[in-house]
Amino acid sequence: MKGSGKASLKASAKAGQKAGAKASQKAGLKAGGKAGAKTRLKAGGKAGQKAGGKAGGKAGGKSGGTALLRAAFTLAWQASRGLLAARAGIALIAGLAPVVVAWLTKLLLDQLAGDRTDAELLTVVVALATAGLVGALMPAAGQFLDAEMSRRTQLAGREQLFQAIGGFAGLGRFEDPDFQDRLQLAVADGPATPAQVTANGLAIAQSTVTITGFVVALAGTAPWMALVVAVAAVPAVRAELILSRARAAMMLRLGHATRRELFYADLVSSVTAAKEVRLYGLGNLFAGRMATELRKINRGMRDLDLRELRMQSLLTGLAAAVAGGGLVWAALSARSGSLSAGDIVVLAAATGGVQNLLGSIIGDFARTHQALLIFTHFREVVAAPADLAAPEGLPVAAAPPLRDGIEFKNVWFRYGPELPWILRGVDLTIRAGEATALVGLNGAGKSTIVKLLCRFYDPTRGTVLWDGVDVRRLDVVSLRERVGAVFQDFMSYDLSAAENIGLGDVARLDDRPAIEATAGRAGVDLTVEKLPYGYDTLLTRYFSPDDASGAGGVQLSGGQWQRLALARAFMRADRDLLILDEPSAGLDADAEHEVHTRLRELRDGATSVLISHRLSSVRDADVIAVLSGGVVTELGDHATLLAAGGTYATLFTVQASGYTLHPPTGG
Ligand SMILES: Nc1ncnc2c1ncn2[C@@H]1O[C@H](COP(=O)(O)OP(=O)(O)OP(=O)(O)O)[C@@H](O)[C@H]1O
Repeated sequence: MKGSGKASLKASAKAGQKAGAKASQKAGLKAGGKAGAKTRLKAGGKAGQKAGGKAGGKAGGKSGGTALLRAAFTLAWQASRGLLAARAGIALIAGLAPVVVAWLTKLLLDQLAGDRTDAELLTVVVALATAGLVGALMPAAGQFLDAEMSRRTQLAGREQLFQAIGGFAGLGRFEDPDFQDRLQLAVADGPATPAQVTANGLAIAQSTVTITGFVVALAGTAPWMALVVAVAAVPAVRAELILSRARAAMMLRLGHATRRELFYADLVSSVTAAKEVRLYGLGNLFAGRMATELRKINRGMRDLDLRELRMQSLLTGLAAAVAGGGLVWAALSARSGSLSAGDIVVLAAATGGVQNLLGSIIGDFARTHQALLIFTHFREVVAAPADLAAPEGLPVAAAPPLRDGIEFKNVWFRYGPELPWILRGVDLTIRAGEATALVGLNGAGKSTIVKLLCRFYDPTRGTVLWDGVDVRRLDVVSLRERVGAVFQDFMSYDLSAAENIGLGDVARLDDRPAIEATAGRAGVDLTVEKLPYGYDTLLTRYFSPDDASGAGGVQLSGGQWQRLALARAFMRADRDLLILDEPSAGLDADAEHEVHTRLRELRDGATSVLISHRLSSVRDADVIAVLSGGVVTELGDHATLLAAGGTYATLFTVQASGYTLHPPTGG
């Protein structure tokens, strides 16, 4: 299928005919729609700090740190066992090489000073050249293995992470700014961290091997020098650990600003926002806000860099004093004849080498620590508990076919403890085999009821019963298998037309006859057939097709996208519950009429929930429920509600009279 592989990998999506922003993972831009923009812009700076503090503390803890280290190594080991073993061998050889070179150099100098045979000299020279060659080859080989290990570990890490994210059954976590900060860090840098930790760990091991070799060599020549070098390292290690902790905490604190910066950058450059940004002249405003966030980030990083510079200067001074002192002593000793030329070579190599290696060990420690802090987020996302758990660990069963109906029993709901109640005790039965319509003003909570039906959230209080069984006791995947839906903020996938329809039933993604039949039912078949490549036409200008045809994708109109979304839902027309949340909002009058006629046929005998502000399209529903103030205020069929003369009757009359009156607004 043309372009499908590439596009599906990108999993890019944009909102339906609404001006929803492109679903950019980075910037936190979500499929447009009602709550999307609000949720993302709401996020406050506090959250980032909280997340930063929490994570910083955790990775800093000893037992937590060990567990994290183990987890990172385990992931790297599982992803690339053979490579890791080979890399450890290289680290050992590369660690020993400088010591062997220094020792052979000393031997050569001492032999030159003495009277050795040419053969003896040649042996040492060959050994020295070989050690030098091996030592020179190891870094390149190590680098190659590190890169390959990193690729494999990142792949394994990404698979683990995205499997975990895909396993979050509800929407709540995606709307929690704290969790978003964590998630963005985990997605951006998390999968790379196990390989970084492992590579740094091996680098530390390699340096330790070299230092041990040099300290042994130093201990033979100048034991007190070995001691001074070791003691001089203590403040350096301590300082670097403090710095790395500060660096990681700063990254977390700035995580929120970084997300906002990317958000504005994406708004300015995204094709979806391009129309409004240009028409309203928002480019400079958003670019300015982006720059403000970037300045904030830069200030934080600059402070940290300055602090680092001060500490590094002090430490370098200390290291130079130790190395310089050692050499002065060595020169004086050589003059007095207590050290040979070879001894001085070993001493110079050892003091310089140990100081350098301590520097790199400290750097590797700092990088490991920083990588572990990011890895904390990766782990917390991967190990996050199930978000829609059954009450008190009660057993969960597969959702059975719907026989009687779905009942909302005194359902209260709000999107967060700090947010207002949306539903305040909804009692409603959606009877099997009937069409139930939800009617109410903007913000009345109709889509919220739909989200509870799909179990994207659990009620804050009360229960939703599926044939008398609390939905929280039904396996959420099996429950959703029984539901087909068109959402108000439906998706338009940057994929082919066939895939845009087939995604409604992944098992039939390649079932072209079924897809074509479904397109016919949604009245979008003629539109698709007229496209340059029919059902294989890529519906985007965002990607180019994978093949060499050079054919660009096409963009559909809002109404055409909506019909395609309907077709996607119709792929599941045989399911137990069909939800249609404003299925015809973007259609012209003819199309709307046609779609509703088809929907009527489709709904006939099926269980459906229909939301529409066009009351003429819900009048033939078996039951119409009017939502107001978070409760169902009117319930009955069209004739009953009209006769009752309540809100429904008023709204219907207003619409029927061609909008000659202004209906009340609210929400
Ligand atoms: N994810 C969310 N987080 C926080 N508040 C939300 C979220 N989604 C919806 N809301 C709020 O819940 C209320 C009900 O929204 P809902 O979408 O259910 O209304 P609706 O009746 O479908 O409205 P409309 O007719 O405009 O589609 C609104 O005040 C809305 O701001």
